[in-house]
Amino acid sequence: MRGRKIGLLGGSFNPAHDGHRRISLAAIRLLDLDEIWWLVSPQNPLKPKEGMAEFENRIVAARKIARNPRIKVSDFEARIGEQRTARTLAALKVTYPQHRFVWLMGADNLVQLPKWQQWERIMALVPIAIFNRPGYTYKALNGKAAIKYRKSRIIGHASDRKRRNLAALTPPAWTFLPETTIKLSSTQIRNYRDTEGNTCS
Ligand SMILES: Nc1ncnc2c1ncn2[C@@H]1O[C@H](COP(=O)(O)OP(=O)(O)OP(=O)(O)O)[C@@H](O)[C@H]1O
Ligand SMILES: O=C(O)c1ccc[n+]([C@@H]2O[C@H](COP(=O)([O-])O)[C@@H](O)[C@H]2O)c1
Repeated sequence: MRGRKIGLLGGSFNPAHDGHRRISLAAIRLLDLDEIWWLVSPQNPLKPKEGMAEFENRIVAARKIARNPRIKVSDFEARIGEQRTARTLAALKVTYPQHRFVWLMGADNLVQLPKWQQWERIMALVPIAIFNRPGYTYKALNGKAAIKYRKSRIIGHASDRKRRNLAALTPPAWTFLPETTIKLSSTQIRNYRDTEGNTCS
């Protein structure tokens, strides 16, 4: 199989929303990626189980939102029985040695990253792109992860070849993408459904 450049958007997708779709399309454009895989997490170890919709329902809803042949919704973590990103990434690299992966996440998760299991191993496994997210920009760019890895940050505009070619760089390498500012979140949708009296699944 031909090697491709793939952006990995890991998430709870509880539920998926148009923000996920918009950042995915932005990543394809800005980082010259071939595909985005939405890695639906069986259960984020740092989030409460209560209020987490059934895995299968989150997958089905994510497929409806993705609506693009270059965005693939994946149950890889459920299939290998994994919830920890470091181990998922290691498994993906072994399973698909022909592909180049970039880990994608919002600025809120860069703030949280030092709480993840083996977070420095994650930095060493794949290049990472961080999406701007309203309310988190300052905290993310001045947080523990950003400071510790400041020398590995690729700073550049959309036209910058090094940033565009992030997938080909040897990690640790990360960049911040200020191009999107999207207020949508799953929390908002869950809150709206609750006030409307609908169920969350
Ligand atoms: N509007 C957004 N802008 C930038 N990144 C986003 C946005 N929405 C989600 N993401 C990122 O997409 C990934 C998956 O997000 P997730 O499924 O947790 O959705 P969420 O909206 O952050 O959910 P919740 O509100 O329940 O925390 C995370 O890395 C998250 O930071
Ligand atoms: O590996 C960890 O310890 C870890 C801790 C918290 C979150 N993650 C991953 O971070 C991704 C984003 O999660 P979420 O819930 O913010 O969408 C998702 O793939 C989770 O599995 C991973």
